[in-house]
Amino acid sequence: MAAAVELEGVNVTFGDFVAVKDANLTIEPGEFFSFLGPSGCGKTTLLRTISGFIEPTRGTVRIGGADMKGIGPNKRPTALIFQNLALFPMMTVAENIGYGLRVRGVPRHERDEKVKNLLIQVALAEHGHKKVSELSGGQKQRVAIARALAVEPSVLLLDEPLSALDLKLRQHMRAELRAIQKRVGITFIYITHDQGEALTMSDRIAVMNAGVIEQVGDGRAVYAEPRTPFVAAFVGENNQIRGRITARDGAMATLDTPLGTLSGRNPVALDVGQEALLFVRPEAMQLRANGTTVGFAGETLDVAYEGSVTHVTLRVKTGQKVMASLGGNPGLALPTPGEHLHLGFRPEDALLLARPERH
Ligand SMILES: Nc1ncnc2c1ncn2[C@@H]1O[C@H](COP(=O)(O)OP(=O)(O)OP(=O)(O)O)[C@@H](O)[C@H]1O
Repeated sequence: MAAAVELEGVNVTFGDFVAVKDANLTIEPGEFFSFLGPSGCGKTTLLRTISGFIEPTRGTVRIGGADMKGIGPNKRPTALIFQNLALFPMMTVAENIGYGLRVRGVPRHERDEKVKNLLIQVALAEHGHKKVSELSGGQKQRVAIARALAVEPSVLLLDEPLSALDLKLRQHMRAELRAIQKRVGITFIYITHDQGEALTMSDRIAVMNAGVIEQVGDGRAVYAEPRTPFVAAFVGENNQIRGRITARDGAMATLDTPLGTLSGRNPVALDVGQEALLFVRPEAMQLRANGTTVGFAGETLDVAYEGSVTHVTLRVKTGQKVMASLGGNPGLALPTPGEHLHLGFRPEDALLLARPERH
């Protein structure tokens, strides 16, 4: 089967400004694929390029194997759901869902049948007669999805569709969106700046920074095996410590830092003498007494007890803050602010990456 979407050397520039740089990517049929990155990194531009609202300055977009050059948005097998949903408030739910079919001249009985099925798929079977203005935020989301699905796109593009919802509903809708996608089986391409959203819903994620796709992988790969400092810092919390590589030993390396000698995994094969960043997640930190081999000391600034986990902020001698999320060992004596504390980590839980020049 042809890939759902292929990007080959896609560049989008606005005047001198490069909004998307050399995007190369294959999205498989039936995948839930997310673009994750901070505001302004080019996510929306890329989505609009796939849907046909923007022509790439250079490169090729293929959908279902076919080159989309010169093919307008309404001729592509895609549907786009915007942040604001753009539903018709005075129409009923059923009329909203059937709108695209009516415009295309689909006969009434066929339309009604289709709308009925879609209402079931998005769990709104009892709500077809209601006005959109009578629905909750989550229900409106589902109407927008059903309306987009009505015209049978092979790819559904979603531009931060949950960002207007409150936190609780947003979390609930993550599971719902994922379930709807699995049920209908078509490719979803989702853009978000919220890493929790991307991690919980996606089969794979492309992490973007300043127009560049820095890494593509499943949630675990981008969280546990980041390949660039940007990905390590953007996806989840991470402590980062600068230094210079002093020794290599197999998959590991040792770093000379202002906080002493620290070790970590060396997946990108940094060499002795190279400037590097050591990344260690707060949850990989332990109280030094636990037999860890590397670590540092500092003054406890803040202790936030959450039951299953306690978040500790330490100020180390360089003035840098280091975060530790200590596991909920019931016997754990909690540090107190002002206390001098030793924290450590297992070198296998830390990651060394090349320090970018602008760092
Ligand atoms: N039509 C345009 N003309 C000029 N610059 C543009 C245009 N559209 C987007 N840009 C610029 O391209 C960059 C990427 O914008 P884009 O909307 O793709 O970012 P984004 O990652 O979707 O951000 P957000 O999450 O804030 O929507 C931004 O710096 C933006 O100012």
